[in-house]
Amino acid sequence: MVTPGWLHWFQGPTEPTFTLPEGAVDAHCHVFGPAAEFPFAPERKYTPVDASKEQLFELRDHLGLARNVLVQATCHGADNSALVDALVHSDGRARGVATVRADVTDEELARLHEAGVRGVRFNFVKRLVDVTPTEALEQIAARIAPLGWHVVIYFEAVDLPDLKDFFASLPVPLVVDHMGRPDVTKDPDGPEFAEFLDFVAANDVWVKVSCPERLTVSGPPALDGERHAYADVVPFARTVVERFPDRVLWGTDWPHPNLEDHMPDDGLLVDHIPHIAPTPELQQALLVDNPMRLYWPEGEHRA
Ligand SMILES: O=C(O)c1cc(C(=O)O)oc(=O)c1
Repeated sequence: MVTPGWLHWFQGPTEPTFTLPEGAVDAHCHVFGPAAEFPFAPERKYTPVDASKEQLFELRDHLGLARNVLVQATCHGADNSALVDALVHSDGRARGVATVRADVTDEELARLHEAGVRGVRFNFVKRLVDVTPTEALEQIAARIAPLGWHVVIYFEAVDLPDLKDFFASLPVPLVVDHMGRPDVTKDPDGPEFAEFLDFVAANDVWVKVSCPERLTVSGPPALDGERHAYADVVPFARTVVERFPDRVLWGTDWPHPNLEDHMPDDGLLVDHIPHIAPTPELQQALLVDNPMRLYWPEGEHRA
């Protein structure tokens, strides 16, 4: 049974008025199931509505995006079958971030690489996963480093002080999900966000300036044609984009798991981009050059 109160993603998203640069990448999105083919993991914390690869690729084309980076969702645990299925049916237009356990075999890592996986995700958000001992995560990081992969980290801003030394010790580049989930009721020039910016500056860290719909407190939501949505998140995202133009990524986060307030119109999420990346140069870096460097370093040719 789907988790009670689960919001279905937005039906019939508008066509963006912002024209994405050619080759734009949605660097954070998910597939869920379909459960009949790819059952959800027993240890999951929620049961979503199915969100298939076909539906994801349709959204990609509708919004004017060229590529996707699929991130393993916690509802699938460490079973990457749905993710791999989407990657191998993407005609080379999707890459992935998997979840693996410390006992993953070299053969399995090679199979994931062949399918298009280029990173693993470590999740520290307590409502989504049970804690994984750092020892196991260190082992995983050591195993994936020779493959040239990175680690995607998802955590809440309040937990960064406890986690940052561990993060800095990992032998691979790091990619932070959803801007490290700042509390946007705080001052973007205040000490908490400064600590995050210092962490990024001091390490090999990339940042996804994604999920304004998740981080916002005062809105307004990206619905009903609103093209100035999530104004409270903008100063945070814009600071990161302008300070680290070569290390930022953007993604839809479709199909937006666990939102409780509203489902954004994904077309309007695209229209949000110029507020956080105001110049064509920043947009080209955020949407094309950076994700291509990280996920398609060999260039555009298809596998
Ligand atoms: O904040 C969330 O609920 C969330 C969950 C997941 C996941 O369950 O994998 O992924 C995300 O990017 C965000």
